[in-house]
Amino acid sequence: MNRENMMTRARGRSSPSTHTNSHVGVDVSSSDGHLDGKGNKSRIHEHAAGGSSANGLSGQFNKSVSVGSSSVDFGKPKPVPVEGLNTSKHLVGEPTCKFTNDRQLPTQSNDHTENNVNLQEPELSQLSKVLIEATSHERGTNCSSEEPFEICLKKSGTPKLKSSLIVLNREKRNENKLSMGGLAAKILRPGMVLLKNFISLKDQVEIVQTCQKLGKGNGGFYQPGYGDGAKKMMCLGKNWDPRTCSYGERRPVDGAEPPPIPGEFHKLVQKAIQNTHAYLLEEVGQKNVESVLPSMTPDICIVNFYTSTGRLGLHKDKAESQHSLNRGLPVVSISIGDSAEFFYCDQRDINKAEKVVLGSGDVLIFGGKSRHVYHGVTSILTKTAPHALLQETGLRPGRLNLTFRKY
Ligand SMILES: O=C(O)CCC(=O)C(=O)O
Ligand SMILES: [Fe+2]
Repeated sequence: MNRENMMTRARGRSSPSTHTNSHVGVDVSSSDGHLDGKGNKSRIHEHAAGGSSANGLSGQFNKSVSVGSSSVDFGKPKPVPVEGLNTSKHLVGEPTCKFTNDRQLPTQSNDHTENNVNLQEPELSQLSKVLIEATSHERGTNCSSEEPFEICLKKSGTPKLKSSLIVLNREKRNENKLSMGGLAAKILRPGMVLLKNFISLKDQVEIVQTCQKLGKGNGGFYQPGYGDGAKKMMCLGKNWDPRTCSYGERRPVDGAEPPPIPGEFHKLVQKAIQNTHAYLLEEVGQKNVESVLPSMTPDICIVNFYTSTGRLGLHKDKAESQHSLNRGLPVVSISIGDSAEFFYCDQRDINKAEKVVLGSGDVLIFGGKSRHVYHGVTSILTKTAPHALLQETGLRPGRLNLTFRKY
């Protein structure tokens, strides 16, 4: 295939059939926290469309490319120097969320009725006000008085040998695939690239184990103050406060300092960006890879664990520094466990959004022209996690997502 063809294919958008014709459903029974126009919090229930398909990527992968193994050596978390962080501006000067309502999700109903209500901001603000009453008793709830949340269920004494062999075999197959050019990358839109199956099973196991360990320690997983427990969160490097939509050195809920980002996570992020650059340069023929997708050394990682009912409303990630946002430094997102239906769009309108299914081991990178894209998770596809991962780690049903950014 000549380069021109490859570029055309790589840039090709999904077919019209991948656009969602979804409905909006909102009720008071769930899950994500939001701020209304006055900085008050509410929650919006987000239903997944019953008709959505779980077919994986909405289009074909355009090009496979050999980029080397993504295997890294996991060891103790290492502190990483933080450059240029100025959180005082956020902590003191900006007490309310800058992207008010950004995480409120106009999304889909799980029935097929035609009450298609495309909620826009005024309606959402009204709704938020109503919902504040319903949720105010939950605000500020955290896990400080509870048992730490563990993403792995206790193992029931399953013989280790069997699952280890499966992991090793899969690992070997992965390595073979990679050396044969089996890594699939797809440009979803300019500056947004999906690396399918990028994280080897061995590394997925180690990421889960690292998150399990960090998650039950100081600064570990907690229930972010709202909702029904469908999503747990912890931060690494810096704290992200969902109530103020800003970063800080400690989390207000219990004063805990987030653990540093482990060195092995850094290596994976670096490798993902390098491989994306190699793909853009060598396979797509884009010479100016740094301007399409700038390099990024993260100082923040937000780790979300979604249970089977977990959702994340359409929002933009825009609490990072102006410098970071203006330069289009990418967000690097790693998915592990059950797959998720992930939507992205230019306007906060689910009807105009495109969908991609993010599976275990996938890495999604969005920076450059896509840094300000709206995105969200409408549903978790249950029982889709790799069997060997579950056997090896005891990961709960659900999805682990790590998003890396540079403040
Ligand atoms: O779970 C995901 O895939 C997206 C997470 C996300 O958008 C965020 O943490 O800001
Ligand atoms: Fe996000």
